[in-house]
Parts: sequence; structure tokens; C-alpha cells
Amino acid sequence: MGSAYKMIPIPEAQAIVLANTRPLGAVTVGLAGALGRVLAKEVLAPDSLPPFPASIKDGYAVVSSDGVGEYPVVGESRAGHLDDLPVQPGTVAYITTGAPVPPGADAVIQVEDTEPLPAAGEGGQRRVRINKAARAGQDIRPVGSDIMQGDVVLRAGERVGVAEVGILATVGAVQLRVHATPKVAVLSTGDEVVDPATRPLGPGQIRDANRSMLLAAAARAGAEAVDLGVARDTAGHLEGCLAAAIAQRVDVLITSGGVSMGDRDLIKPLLERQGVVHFGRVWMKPGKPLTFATLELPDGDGPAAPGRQMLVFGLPGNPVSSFVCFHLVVLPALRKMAGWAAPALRRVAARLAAPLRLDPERPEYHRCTLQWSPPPPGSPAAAAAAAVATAAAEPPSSPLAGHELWAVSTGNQISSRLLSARSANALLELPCAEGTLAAGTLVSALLIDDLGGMPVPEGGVPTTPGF
Ligand SMILES: Nc1nc2c(c(=O)[nH]1)N[C@H]1C(S)=C(S)[C@@H](COP(=O)(O)OP(=O)(O)OC[C@H]3O[C@@H](n4cnc5c(N)ncnc54)[C@H](O)[C@@H]3O)O[C@H]1N2
Ligand code: MOO
Repeated sequence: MGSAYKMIPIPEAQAIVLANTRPLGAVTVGLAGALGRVLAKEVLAPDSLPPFPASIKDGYAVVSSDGVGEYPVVGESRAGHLDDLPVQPGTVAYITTGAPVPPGADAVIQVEDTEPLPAAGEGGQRRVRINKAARAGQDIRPVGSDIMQGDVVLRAGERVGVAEVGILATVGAVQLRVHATPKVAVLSTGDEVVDPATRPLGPGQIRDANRSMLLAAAARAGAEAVDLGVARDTAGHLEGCLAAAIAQRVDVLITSGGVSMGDRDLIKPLLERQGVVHFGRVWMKPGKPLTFATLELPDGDGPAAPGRQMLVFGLPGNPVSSFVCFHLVVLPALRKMAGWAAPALRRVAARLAAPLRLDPERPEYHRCTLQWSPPPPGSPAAAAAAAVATAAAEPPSSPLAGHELWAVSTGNQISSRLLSARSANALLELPCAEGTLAAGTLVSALLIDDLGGMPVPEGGVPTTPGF
């Protein structure tokens, strides 16, 4: 018995998903809720920074044409306190870093280039010796030199990271228009699947790995994650779970299991009854039975009201298949909904630390850990590099030379073995072919985690010579 679904290539599947995914509308959030959100509206600076000419140093505000000499200190300008004292030629004012430069002064001399002098007589005026001449503008940040009033400090479509939170605070943008983030429900399926707290396992049972994992993945993507539990392998129970997702007005439903060829694989028929199944098989390993459907739903305000849409991703039950499919097709959709202009996973190139056998039937996403290093010690690539190095007479031009992104396999890639996703920060794109790719081969890799947490090679990575 063949499958009713055509097996489509993964780029086609990804394109279908994104073509059916709409960015969510804009909402207003406070600054504390801005991290990770995508701006729906540009942010302008209502005033300049600094708003006044500000001193870069602790020292003395001077008239630069006065030059070296002894001067009376006519006042003080401290950060946060604006003394409206003019500095006349022949006088100076004490000033602290960040304080407004008093009118009349056009330079600041750092305190290291001055010497205090005894005051002129009992209760007399403070005096200072200026040891170095200043050029006009020295150690002063002019008005607007960091941000000019009216500048667009952040554009619509930019994602708010840590620095952006600071920028928003700087310009007083405490209420922001950002894209809404999707509400995502996660449902496991299968009579054998039991709660992770189950101990000991009963006959035939396995703990539900997918639900916790997919809830975590959705949450990390910035979505509001809703736990729908585990559906039994009956059409009625599955239908009830789908109804629960619809009632909770989720934007996305992610199911795992029940999408393959067994007589209890009921997800596809259910989605066929209630919506449009766009694909039900993808030419990839792991994740072949990956299914995607859309449901057009009434909005609850009468038949004339515009409908809403729910995306349904039927991920395969094997935990690694679920993990890989989430990153390849669900995550880009969640990103697009949340306003990302370029929602696809980022692709880099890396060298194989060890040879990898190819799959002759399907293109494969091989889980690996990328690291920036020379060929990892003990790897076949390191042995090959050592052989080349002894042959070459030239010493390396820099301690940084010879460092590259290396892909270290996570081991046995069977789709039931979730340990193959442990510490993985990338999916290698391996072509469908006979044979083996040699150690050192350059391959493309899709990033599924932050490279800021990648392994550090023994001895660390050297710095720029002279640093
Ligand atoms: N005759 C065929 N059989 C299978 C095919 C095929 O093309 N023809 N495809 C295989 C591939 S590839 C995959 S992947 C799996 C996917 O099957 P399902 O999505 O229907 O998943 P299940 O059968 O429900 O489960 C598969 C496997 O995963 C375990 N599982 C399920 N849910 C969970 C969970 N929440 N946590 C942990 N583990 C889970 C389940 O116990 C099974 O061992 O189908 C192949 N079969
Ligand atoms: O494609 Mo299945 O995901 O091999 O295990």
C-alpha cells in the first residue's frame, strides 16, 4: 500500500509553510516586555543625546585660547547639577565626567594635566595650574553627538536585543508597537505515551519526551506555549484535542506522532476532514511523514466576520524527527508570525571532523556541534592536517591561522535517539548519495542554537597578536 501523499523536497515544504504564514498584527508592550520582540513601528529620538555639551573627563572647563597658566576656579559643574556659571577668559570651572560644560568654556582639561594651587589668601578663591594647552572642543561631547533629536534609532522590523532595550530606554520609548507573538499549542499522541513523571513504566509505555521538548522550543522562540497533554489513538479523542486547540484560539498547533502509515496514524485523516493538508510527506531524514495543514476558522462574531487561521504541524513521533522538523519548518513560521523579515535558519559552512556516510535514499540533517578551533584533537581531520603541516615548511602567519568552524557529529543518528540532539548547535545538510564524505570536507550547516555557547577547544582560542 503506497502513501496518498507525494514526497516533496524540503525547500518546497518550507516555501509552502511560509506562503501560508502571515505576520501577526501589532500590539503595544512596555519596555520590560520588549526583549526578543520585533518592532512594528520605527522609534524616533525625541531629544538629543547628550542634551547639553557634556564633559568626557573629570577636570576643568577652560577657554582653550587661554593656554597653560594659573587660573581662579570660579565654580563647579557636576553631573546632574546645572550651575549657570559662565567661564570668562582667564578663569576655569571644576567639572566632572558627564556634567554640562558651562557657557564660555570650549574645552576640558583632564585633572591629570593640572595641579591644585593654594587658595589666594584666607578664604580666598580656589586656584589651579593648567599644565597643558587644550584645543577647542577637547574632551567635550557636543549636543547630539551620540543621538540627534529626530534620528530613527530603531527601524520597523528590527528585533529588540539587550543593546536595543538600552537604546529604547535612552530615548524614553517605554511603550512600543511590536508584532504579536504566536500562541502555540503542543499535543502528543499515542496510547503508549505517558507523563514524564511515570515511574516505573508499565508494559509497552514510554515517557512523553516530545511535549516537554516542543513546549520548550516554542517558548524559546518567544511563543506563548499551551500544553494540550496526550491524545489517545482514537479519532474521537484526537478530534476533541483539536477542538480544544481551536477553542483556545491558538495560532499554531503542533502534534507529534500518528502521521505515518499505521492503521492508528489518525492525524492526517483528521486534518483532511477539518482543513487543507498542504503536504504529508517530505523527502528528508529524519522527518519523512511531516505533515502541514491549515484550518480556516470562523472568528466567533457571526458568519460575516473575517475568519482566522490556525496552522497545524503534524510532526513525526520519533523524538529526533520532531526536534529536526520543529527547527526546519515550525520555527521559521513562528518567526514570520512574530515579524521576522528573514525567518529561515541561518546557514554557515563547516568542515567535517570525521568522515560521514551518506544516505542513498533521503537528504539527511545530521546533528552536530560546531566549534571554532583547529581540527579537533584526535579526529581524523586532525591527523590529516598534521600530515599536511609536516610537509609544509611555512610557519603559520598568526596564532589564529588554521582555526575554522569544525562540525563534530553527535554520534548515532537514528531518529529515536534524542541524545543525538544533545548539545547540537547545527544541522549538517548532507546530500542524498552513495558513499562517504571525507574528514575535512566543507559542508553547509543550519544553526539551531546560539554559537555563543559553543564548546571551547582545549587551550582556548588565541587572540589577535599583540592584543
Ligand atoms: N510503513 C511505514 N512505516 C513507517 C514509515 C513509513 O514510511 N512506512 N515511516 C517511518 C518514519 S520515517 C517515522 S519518522 C515514523 C513516524 O511515525 P509516526 O509519526 O506515526 O509516530 P508514531 O508511530 O506515533 O511514533 C514513532 C515512534 O516515536 C515514539 N513516540 C511517539 N510519540 C512520542 C513522544 N511524545 N515522546 C517520545 N517518543 C514518542 C513512539 O513510541 C514510536 O517509537 O514512522 C515510521 N514508520
Ligand atoms: O524520517 Mo523518520 O523521521 O526517519 O525517523
